[in-house]
Amino acid sequence: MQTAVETKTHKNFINNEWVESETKETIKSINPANKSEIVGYVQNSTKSDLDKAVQAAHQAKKTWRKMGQSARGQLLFKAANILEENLDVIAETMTREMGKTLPEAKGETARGVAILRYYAGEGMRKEGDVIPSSDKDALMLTKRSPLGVVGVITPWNFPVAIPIWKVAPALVYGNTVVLKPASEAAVTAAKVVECFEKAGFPDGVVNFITGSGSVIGQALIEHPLLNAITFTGSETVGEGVAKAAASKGIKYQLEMGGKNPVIVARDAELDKAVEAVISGAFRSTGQKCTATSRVIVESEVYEDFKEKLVEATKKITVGDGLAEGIWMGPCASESQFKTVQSYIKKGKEEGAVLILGGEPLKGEEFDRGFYISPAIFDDVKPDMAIAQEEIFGPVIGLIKAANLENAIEMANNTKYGLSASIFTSNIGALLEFVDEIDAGLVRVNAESAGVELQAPFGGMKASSTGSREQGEAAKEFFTAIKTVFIKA
Ligand SMILES: NC(=O)C1=CN([C@@H]2O[C@H](COP(=O)(O)OP(=O)(O)OC[C@H]3O[C@@H](n4cnc5c(N)ncnc54)[C@H](OP(=O)(O)O)[C@@H]3O)[C@@H](O)[C@H]2O)C=CC1
Ligand SMILES: O=C(O)CCC(=O)C(=O)O
Repeated sequence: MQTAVETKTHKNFINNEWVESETKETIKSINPANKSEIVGYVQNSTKSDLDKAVQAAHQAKKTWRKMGQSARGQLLFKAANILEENLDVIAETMTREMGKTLPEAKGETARGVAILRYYAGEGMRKEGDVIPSSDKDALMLTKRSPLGVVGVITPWNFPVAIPIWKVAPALVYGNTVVLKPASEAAVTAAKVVECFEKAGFPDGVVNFITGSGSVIGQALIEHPLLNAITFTGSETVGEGVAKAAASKGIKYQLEMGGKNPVIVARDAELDKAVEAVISGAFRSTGQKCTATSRVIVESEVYEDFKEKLVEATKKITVGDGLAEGIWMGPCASESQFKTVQSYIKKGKEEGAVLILGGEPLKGEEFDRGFYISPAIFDDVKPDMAIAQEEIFGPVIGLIKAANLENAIEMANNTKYGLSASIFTSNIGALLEFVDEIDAGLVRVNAESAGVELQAPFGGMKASSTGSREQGEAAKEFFTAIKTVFIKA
C-alpha cells in the first residue's frame, strides 16, 4: 500500500524562500485512515510571519503587473508541467492527509494541472474590449487591471484543486498572492507550492503561510495591504471574511456550503438515478460542497428507488483510501467524524428512520481511523436539521414528494443554493426545474457534484457571494475594469 511520500517539515514560502516561523513551532498533520501516522509538519506561524508574506506580495505587485499577461501565462505552463511530473506523490500525500481515495486524489491533481493550463492559456487572450465612442475621433476601450495582493484561504476537502483554481487566475491576471491553506491539508498544499517555486516565479509573487485559521487567517483578512480576498470554507468563517473585507472596502469572494438536492421524478431512469446519487453523496465521503444530501423522490417511485439505493449502497467498500478496491475513505478529521455522528443522532431524535449505515466502523483496521458507514435516512421531513444543515459527510436524507411542483418547492426550501439535480425523461419537467430551482449549478440526469474548470462555479443564496469562480468568470473577480477614452 505505501509509499513514495517522505514525512518532513514544510516551511512557509515567503519572497521566494522557504522559511521557518519565528515561533520555531510546527503543527503535525495526521492520516485520518490511521491517526498514529504523521504525514508531515507545517509551521505554526505568527502575525509577524504573515506580515512578512503580505509585505513581500505588496513589494512584488508592480513588477509582476508590468511583466505582462503573456509572460505570466508561460510561468503557469511551467508550473502545470511540474505538477504533472509530481502527480503521483502529491496525490498520495492528499490521500494520506485527508482520506479521499487514491483514484480520486489522482483525478483532483490532474484537474489541478488542467486548471493551470487553462489559465496559462489566458495569457494569450484579450485583456479588454474596444467600445465605440459617441465621439467619432476618439478611441474608447476597456482594460483589465489586477487588484494587487490577493489573500487566498482554502479548505481541506480539495487541497489541490481549490488553491489552484484561485491562485492560477489571480496570477495570470497580474495579482500577487498569499495562500493560507487549511491546516488539515497543509502538507499537500505545501507540495503544490513547491511546483510554483520550481517554475521560477519572481520574488514575492507566490507566498504561502500555514498556521491556525483564527490567527493567520484572521490576520490575513485584516491586513491593511490586502487588496482582495477569496475564501472557500464554512459559513461562520465566511461571514467574518465578508465583514473584514467590507470594512476595508476591498473585493471579496466567498464559496461556502450546500444542501444539494436530487429530485427523482416518476419518469426517471431509476438505475441511473441510483448510480448518480451514490456517487454524488458518498464520493470523497460526502465532503464536497456539491455533495448530494437530500434526495426528493416522487411518491409513485419512492419505494422502488429506496430499495435500489439501499442495495447499491451496501456494496460500497470503506477503508484506507490507499488500498486497492476501496471506494470510500474515512472522514477527513476527528472533528468531521464527530459532526457526522452528531447528525446521525439528531436525525434519529427528530424522527427520521435510519435504514442503513451511519455506524462508526469497528475492528483493528477501522479503530485507528475515522471511519463511518454510508448512511441513508428514510422518512425525512423538509424542516428537520438533517434536511436543512450541511453535514459534510456520507449521509442521505430521503424525502417523499407528492408531485414535481412539491419536489421543487422542497428542493428550494433551504438557505443554500449551490447545486441541484433532477432525474427525469420528461422535457417539460426538466425545463420547469431549470427555471424554478434556486441553484448556481443546475444538473439534469447527472449527479449534483461535478464541476468543470472551464465553466462558472458558484451558488445562490447563502452558498456564495454571487460572484463565480473558474472559467472566464474568474476574470470578473480577479480584475478591475478601466474604461479608457483616448483622443488625439
Ligand atoms: N464549501 C466547502 O467546500 C467547505 C465547507 N466546509 C464546511 O465547514 C465546516 C467546518 O470545516 P472547517 O475546516 O472547520 O472550515 P473553516 O471555514 O473553519 O476553514 C476553512 C479555512 O478557513 C480558515 N479559517 C478558520 N478560521 C478562520 C478565521 N477566523 N479567519 C480566517 N480564516 C479562518 C481555516 O484555517 P484552519 O484550517 O487553520 O482552521 C481554513 O483554511 C465543514 O463541516 C463544512 O460544513 C468546510 C470546508 C470546505
Ligand atoms: O465538486 C467539486 O468538484 C468541487 C466542490 C467544491 O468546490 C467544494 O466542495 O469545496
